[in-house]
Amino acid sequence: MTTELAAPAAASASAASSHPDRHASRSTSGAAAAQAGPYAVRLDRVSKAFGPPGARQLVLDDIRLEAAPGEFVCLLGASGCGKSTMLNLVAGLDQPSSGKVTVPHGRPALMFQDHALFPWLSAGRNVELALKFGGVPRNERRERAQELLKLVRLPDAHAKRVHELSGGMRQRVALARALAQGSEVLLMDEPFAALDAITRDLLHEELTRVWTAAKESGGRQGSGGGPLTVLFVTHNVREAVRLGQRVVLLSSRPGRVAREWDVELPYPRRIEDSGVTELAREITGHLHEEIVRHARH
Ligand SMILES: Nc1ncnc2c1ncn2[C@@H]1O[C@H](COP(=O)(O)OP(=O)(O)OP(=O)(O)O)[C@@H](O)[C@H]1O
Repeated sequence: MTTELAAPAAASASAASSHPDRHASRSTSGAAAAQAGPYAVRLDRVSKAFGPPGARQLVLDDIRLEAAPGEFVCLLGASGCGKSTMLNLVAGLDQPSSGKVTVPHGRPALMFQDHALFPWLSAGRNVELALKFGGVPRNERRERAQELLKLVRLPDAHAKRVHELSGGMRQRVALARALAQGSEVLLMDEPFAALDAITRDLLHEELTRVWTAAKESGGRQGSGGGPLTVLFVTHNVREAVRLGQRVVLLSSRPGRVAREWDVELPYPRRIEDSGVTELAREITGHLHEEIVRHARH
């Protein structure tokens, strides 16, 4: 990934304050303010089109977005608006048609709705494999894997096979494996969408705890690097408000940054908190507008 600086990006990357009542919402269409300072991810005027010449489909158009180191950003949008395409570009799995994606501190880790664990390996071995690819010496891998499994509250799962684990436990192992990659950026594409509401709620708590712990310890547990920046894609507005310091709403056809909100609610948050409910209602209104607009096209 390039480390070069291009023209200033538009989206802001602000840290959440602890004020519970105010959420700065801003429309980001047009030329928004340039963001100074370091970033963990930057999309600068990124567009992506698919299809053969003459039948090109513009999926993402002029995306300008930055995430600050250690920031938790949630991406929301109607189905098919290009959220996964955007994550793929940040992951380096695909290239933009124009514009530039910059991730200064190396390749991000990925986590999907499907845990994608290797079923023939134990939970611990799945994590160890990621450590191996990350260059961790063989004699350190078992202990590091055990630390990471403890971090996701699965201290006794090392020898367990994937089929012995519940859906929530599998996603915890998948999170441990993603963290094992030692990346400073974690890309999450609807990682909890297939879970029941109670398990999802628990996983929200775990993810917030892991992310906060990485911030407070000055680096990611199990890796010793910088703070963990999270880009989290979801359809679920409450999930986005519960987790994110910032919620970014994408429009559809083509996907553009339509609006964003700084979520100024203190952590830890609960899904039923009145502040979460209130902001989720506001964002849902805007999401519905986007869905209606999308349906008209
Ligand atoms: N490799 C590809 N080739 C052609 N079209 C693609 C490709 N990848 C994505 N698309 C198209 O780009 C559009 C956006 O897809 P994408 O999966 O990014 O949306 P999304 O917002 O993540 O959707 P969902 O929320 O339903 O998962 C869709 O119309 C999809 O068909």
